Amino acid sequence: MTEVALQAVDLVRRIEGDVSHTLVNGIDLAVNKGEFVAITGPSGSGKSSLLYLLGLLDAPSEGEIMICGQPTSKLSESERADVRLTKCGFVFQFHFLLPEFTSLDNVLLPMRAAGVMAEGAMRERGLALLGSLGLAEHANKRPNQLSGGQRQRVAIARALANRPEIIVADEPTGALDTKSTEQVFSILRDIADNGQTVIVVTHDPALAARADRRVHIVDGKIAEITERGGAELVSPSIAPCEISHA
Ligand SMILES: Nc1ncnc2c1ncn2[C@@H]1O[C@H](COP(=O)(O)OP(=O)(O)OP(=O)(O)O)[C@@H](O)[C@H]1O
Repeated sequence: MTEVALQAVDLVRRIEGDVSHTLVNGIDLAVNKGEFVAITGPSGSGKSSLLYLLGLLDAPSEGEIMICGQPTSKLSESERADVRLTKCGFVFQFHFLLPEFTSLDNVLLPMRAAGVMAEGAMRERGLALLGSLGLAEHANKRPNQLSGGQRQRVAIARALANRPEIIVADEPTGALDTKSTEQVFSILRDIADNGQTVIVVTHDPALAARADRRVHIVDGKIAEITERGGAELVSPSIAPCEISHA
């Protein structure tokens, strides 16, 4: 049975000021467990704003986001932070690794924050994650001793640390060379193929083409949803999966 990992219902994000601005304007989207979704669209169309809502980094003005069936709109800030820490992993264009920490210590940070594993088990998992991303020999190096692609892979290992249901990535290959871009593509594809859910904002058509679905945003709304292989879905706002309200 298909399981929904994340569901957005009529999401709106408005910025109020002298002039009010609607960044996200009524988005409905359900993303299945293990699905790889690419969010595309012109610059300024609201892709990052949508992604931040989906990853609970920002709160919607209207609408609901359910993570693994759990509604999030009425959670307190600390409850939201807890869901973020345990259910979501983040990768950005810039790696945001702590410069004074080694790769391993950076990967251990989310596990330490969650506080559910013993030190030895955390280190074992951190080393295994780094090893799985081809970074075994770089575990004790600091970010300034690594290439851009290696730093981004450490950031991906950190995002995976707490076995999150959903990986949210904003232009993860935007600052990388072709070879590192290819590695990061493959890693994200593998993550989804192994059952975690991946949602990526990208301007890169090659990355979007490797996603299971491409959600094209224009003016804060879904303009088109395309399945891998090119078939455009009939309705832009309905995902082919069951909706869970558990
Ligand atoms: N906090 C804010 N206050 C006012 N306007 C904002 C704010 N955040 C974003 N915007 C505006 O909202 C629109 C959508 O921004 P967003 O970053 O989501 O677009 P994007 O599609 O990710 O763009 P890009 O591809 O260039 O990164 C843009 O016009 C942006 O300038």
